[in-house]
Amino acid sequence: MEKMTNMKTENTVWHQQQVSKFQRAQLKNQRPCLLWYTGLSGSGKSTVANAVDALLFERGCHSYLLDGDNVRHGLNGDLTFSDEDRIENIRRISEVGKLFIDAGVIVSTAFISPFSADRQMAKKLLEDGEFIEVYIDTPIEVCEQRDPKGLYKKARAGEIKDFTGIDSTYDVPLSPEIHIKTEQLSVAQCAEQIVAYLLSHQYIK
Ligand SMILES: Nc1ncnc2c1ncn2[C@@H]1O[C@H](COP(=O)(O)OS(=O)(=O)O)[C@@H](OP(=O)(O)O)[C@H]1O
Ligand SMILES: Nc1ncnc2c1ncn2[C@@H]1O[C@H](COP(=O)(O)OP(=O)(O)O)[C@@H](O)[C@H]1O
Repeated sequence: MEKMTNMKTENTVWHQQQVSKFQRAQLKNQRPCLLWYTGLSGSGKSTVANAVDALLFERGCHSYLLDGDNVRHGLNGDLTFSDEDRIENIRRISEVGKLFIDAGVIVSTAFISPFSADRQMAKKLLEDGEFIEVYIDTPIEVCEQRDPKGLYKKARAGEIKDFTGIDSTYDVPLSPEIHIKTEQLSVAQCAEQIVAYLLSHQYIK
């Protein structure tokens, strides 16, 4: 894969842009970062990420949310839920996230991102402090009870194969920057915990 990428890029040259990431961030009065939400289907990634995005918008921050389901309808519409395609899904999202950071934006990604190696790869693409792993920690029993899209029911009935937590792996984050236990908190409390982190670490003012 790496060899192929090198072959494809060997005749291209990286252009240094005149306006720097730092200048773009300064204009927006914020420190760009990537809030990387990870968790099981139904854990609350989209719900919490949306609530945080709304709070940031209200505060006048420039933020954007890349949501799993939506991105899989467009950019990643060619990918399945095999391990190989999930890895490619996360690789593309990581690269898109990096572009948003270069534009000075606080970007959020809400993908299951089940493999810790891929989350590490996303972190390595960025500079120190730019990657913030947000573990949306909800036990599978609770996700299954919520089942907002009826997918667990289908997976248990064998209608969906390779479903995360059932017959496909989820690597629990071992040292996330932010750990949210949705069972014990309201959506608003979860969102406030994340905004508080951004404030205390001076990503926003
Ligand atoms: N087999 C299988 N396993 C898990 N999820 C499935 C599957 N098939 C479809 N879906 C729906 O796709 C959403 C997950 O897509 P992601 O791009 O976040 O997945 S991954 O990061 O590539 O693992 C996921 O959305 P969320 O519920 O928001 O997590 C599901 O709605
Ligand atoms: N504290 C909470 N945080 C997030 N979601 C919650 C919480 N409590 C209940 N929920 C519900 O759980 C479901 C989570 O669904 P969703 O956000 O689509 O999860 P995911 O994006 O991880 O698949 C929603 O129906 C939401 O209303």
